[in-house]
Parts: sequence; C-alpha cells; structure tokens
Amino acid sequence: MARRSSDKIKGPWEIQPRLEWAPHSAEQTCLLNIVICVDAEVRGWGCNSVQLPASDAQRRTIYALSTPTGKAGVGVVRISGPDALDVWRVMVRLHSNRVRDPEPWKMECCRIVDPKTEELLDDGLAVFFKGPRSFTTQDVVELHIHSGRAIISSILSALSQLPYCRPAEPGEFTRRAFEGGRLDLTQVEGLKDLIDAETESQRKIALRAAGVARFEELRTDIIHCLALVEALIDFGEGEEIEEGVYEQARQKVIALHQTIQNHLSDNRRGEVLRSGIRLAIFGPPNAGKSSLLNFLAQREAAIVTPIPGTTRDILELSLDIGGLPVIVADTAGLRHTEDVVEKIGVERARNMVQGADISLCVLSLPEIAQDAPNTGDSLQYYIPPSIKPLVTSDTFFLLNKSDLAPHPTPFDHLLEGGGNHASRRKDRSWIVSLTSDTPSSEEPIITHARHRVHLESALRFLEAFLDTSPEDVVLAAEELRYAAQAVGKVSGLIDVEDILDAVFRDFCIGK
Ligand SMILES: Nc1nc2c(ncn2[C@@H]2O[C@H](COP(=O)(O)OP(=O)(O)OP(=O)(O)O)[C@@H](O)[C@H]2O)c(=O)[nH]1
Ligand SMILES: [K+]
Ligand SMILES: [Mg+2]
Repeated sequence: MARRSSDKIKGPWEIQPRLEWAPHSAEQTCLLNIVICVDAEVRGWGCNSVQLPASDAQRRTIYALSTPTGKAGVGVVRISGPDALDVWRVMVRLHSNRVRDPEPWKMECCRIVDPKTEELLDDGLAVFFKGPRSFTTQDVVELHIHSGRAIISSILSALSQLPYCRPAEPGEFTRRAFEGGRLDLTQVEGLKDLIDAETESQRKIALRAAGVARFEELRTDIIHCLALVEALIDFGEGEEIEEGVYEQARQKVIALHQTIQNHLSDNRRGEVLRSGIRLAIFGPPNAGKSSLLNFLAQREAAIVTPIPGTTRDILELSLDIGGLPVIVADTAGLRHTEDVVEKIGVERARNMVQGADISLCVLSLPEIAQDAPNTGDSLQYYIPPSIKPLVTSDTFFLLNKSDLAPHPTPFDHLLEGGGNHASRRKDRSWIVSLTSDTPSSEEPIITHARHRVHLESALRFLEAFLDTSPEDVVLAAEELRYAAQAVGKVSGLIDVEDILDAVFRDFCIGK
C-alpha cells in the first residue's frame, strides 16, 4: 500500500497508474494507485535541445531513407535539394513510358532504375514536391519503394553514385525546413520529440509543441506593446496620438507578465514529461523492493531471494507507467554493514534516493506491526532508524507483505477512508488512491530548459519596463524590445524590427 506521509498532496499533476500487485496469491491482491506528484524543486533537468549538423554552405542535394529500416510494406527515400529534379530524370521511369518531367505534387507509378545501367531496381511510386511548397522548402523527390533491405540498399547506393548528391546527416531535412522558414525552433524541437516520443503523454506534449507556436503569440503581444510605446516616442501623447496610450501598454504588459509567470510556475511539468520521472525504490533489506521492481517491469529483472542484502548495486529500468516515462531504480536494502561491497551499495542507494524526483519506501508490514502495539499511532514512529534520514514529505510508503501481517494491523486506520486516503477492501486487498487537490493547471508549454531560460529573461525585462517611469519612454521601449528578443530566441526568430514595422504601421492608421 502506498501512502503519503503528509495528508495533502501539493503536486500540481499526477500519474494514476493502477498497479495490481499479487506476487504470492490471487487472493491477496494489492491494488495500488500511485499518484506521483512532482514538486517545484525537482533536480537535474538537463537541457536537451536539438543537435543539428552544421549548416551546409553548398546546399547540396541530400538523400536518406525516411522510414525505419527493415522489412515493411513501403519505404520512402527522400531527396531534397537543387538537383532533386535531376535525380528524378535519371532514376524515375514512368509506366506510361512517356519521357517528361514530373507533374509536381502528383504521385506517379514508375520504375526506379540505376542511373548508369538503367537496370530495374524496384517498381514503386514517385512524387515531386516543387520548392518552396515542400517540407524542406527545396525541391523534394520522394521514392515510395518496397521496404526490403536489398531494395533499399540498391537505391541508396545508386544515389551515392550521383556526384551532386550526398547522404543526409541526422536531422538535416528538418534543419533545411527550419532554415527555409518552414518551422520555428520550438516546432523543430517538437518534431524531434515527436519522433523520439516513446510514451503516450510524451507524444501529446510533443504534438502540442509541434502544433502551437505559443511563444510566437507571446512575442507578437510584446511587440504590440512596444508599438504603442514607440508611437509615443515618435508622435507624443496628446498631439497625434490618443490619450492613455502608455497606460494601455502598461496594462497589457501586466497581463503578459502574469501569463509568462503562469507558464514558468508549471513546476516543470513539460520538462519532466519529456525526460521522465526518476522514481527510487528504497527501504530495509528484504522488504520486497526487488519484487516490486519485477512486478512493475513485468519480468524478472532483479534477483529476488529470501536472503537480506541480495541487491547491492542499483538497477534502473525505463518504464511506461500510465503513459508517463518513469525511470525506476531498485536499490540495496539500507542497513549498517561491515561488508565492503554492501557498504558501497548502501551509499549508492542513499544518493539515488536523494537525487530522485520521487521515492517509494517499501516496508514489511508484519515487521513493523510487531513493534507497533498501539492502534492509531502514526506510521512514522515505526520507520526504521536507517530509513528515517531519507524520508521527506514527498516520500511514499508501500506496506508490503500484508499476507503475512496479523489482522487487524495497527495501521488499518491509515488505510481507511477514500479520496486522498487509502481504503481497505473487504477481500483483504487494498486500494490507495492519492489524488491531487490542485487540478492540473494549464497544459505546459515549456518542454526544454532552454525555453525556461529565455522566458525568465523576458520576465525580467517586462519587470524593468514596469519599473521605468513613463517619462523615460525611450528606455521603456528598450526594455520591451529586449523582452521580445528574449521570447524570440525560443522560436529562433529575432527579427523584431521587421514585425515592429508592420505592427507600427497598423497601429498608426490615419495618424
Ligand atoms: N509473503 C510475502 N513475501 C514476499 C512479498 N514480497 C516479497 N516477498 C519475499 O520476500 C523476500 C525478499 O524479497 P526481495 O524482493 O528480494 O526483497 P528486497 O527488499 O529486494 O531485498 P534486498 O535486496 O535483500 O534488500 C523474497 O523471498 C520474496 O519472495 C509479499 O508481499 N509477501
Ligand atoms: K532479499
Ligand atoms: Mg533487492
């Protein structure tokens, strides 16, 4: 049974996987709803921004297999660059046998041939996307072929013989799309995450990033404020410009400041969802930690024996729990020991627990029940001394081996009631349901540490604007310009002047 040491769960979001753990017999099923809440101060989120190859000055034509290698119905070879049409001319033979250039954006049945020998490589489909109306904004040819190892390699090697073509680097098609203005940086990151997304929630977050460029909206809003202030510099209130313009800008900035602050106080949900939650299983020896890990993994990943001190090193597994990526670590049982190897294991276990986002302490219910004669006492009196220093308000407890415990146990009161508490079922199974009081706030938009850094800097510039006296219009405008640039860095667009011109023209209609 898992139970949080504090009643209220502060975390803003939750996982609600339903674990049905019945290591010993079907009758003693232990149903467990773990709700994992991650608090603001999670540690160690690295910046995982996309690594793209260096810019290709010559913009040569590149090619690659765009679908996974291996046996499949269809594989797609993509060719992008100024010579894509030449590739078509030397390798694609239309079934109609008519010699003509492709009709753009139309799928055509064709034979794909070796450019030198005219030898047939495969029968398939081909389509020509005329730039800039293509993914990369360049001319693109796609060859839809039968996806077999031999066919794929014959087509790729035919392409490699063409002097004007070279194999694409990882991410290079996307890079060209970005450089062609087709995607902004957040969309590129979203696309990469989408390809990498292993679990459902990650997929959703990635889709969101790829679809909505929310940062662009923010930036445009800041630029609107800037336009208002710039208008004052150029014309001066009361003359050609209506009264109260500065105040209008101020109010907008206050609202924007709030919006950005809300995004920043998302407790890093977006980043956590992307990189996975680190869950450490710990507790005294023989409590059943490795059994729990094996249950979660649905396989015998860790060695389980009745001998205390079985696990020594840390065993980490990446799991998908309720659609969230969770990195679960099994650790050595915590106890004082003179054994050199076990000692190191215990030290590693402590460090792991301290570095984890969530820790789950497994205790043997019969063992702690032995020392707990009084019903109604809090669990914390019975936590073994070796465990206590690692227990925080965010530690979950799992009271294991309930099948061996006396009935009633001194801890039944902890497990009664519903909602945020645990409840006990009549059939000796247990349900613990810990749900967050705080409804999940808005969808997170910050999925990379890089976004956070720029948003924080934008926030500081907006604050500086609000602190500037309206007399100092020029200085105030400068702060807004910096704020827009900071947000612009998220999407990789910093051409503030261009947008400013456009917005400014609109704003000054007739003045
Ligand atoms: N009866 C009963 N036995 C259990 C339960 N869970 C685990 N065990 C047994 O308890 C023993 C210890 O289990 P492990 O999973 O190795 O315990 P551990 O906490 O990983 O132990 P160390 O790695 O030595 O610290 C094994 O014999 C398990 O089969 C349970 O719920 N009920
Ligand atoms: K053991
Ligand atoms: Mg173990």
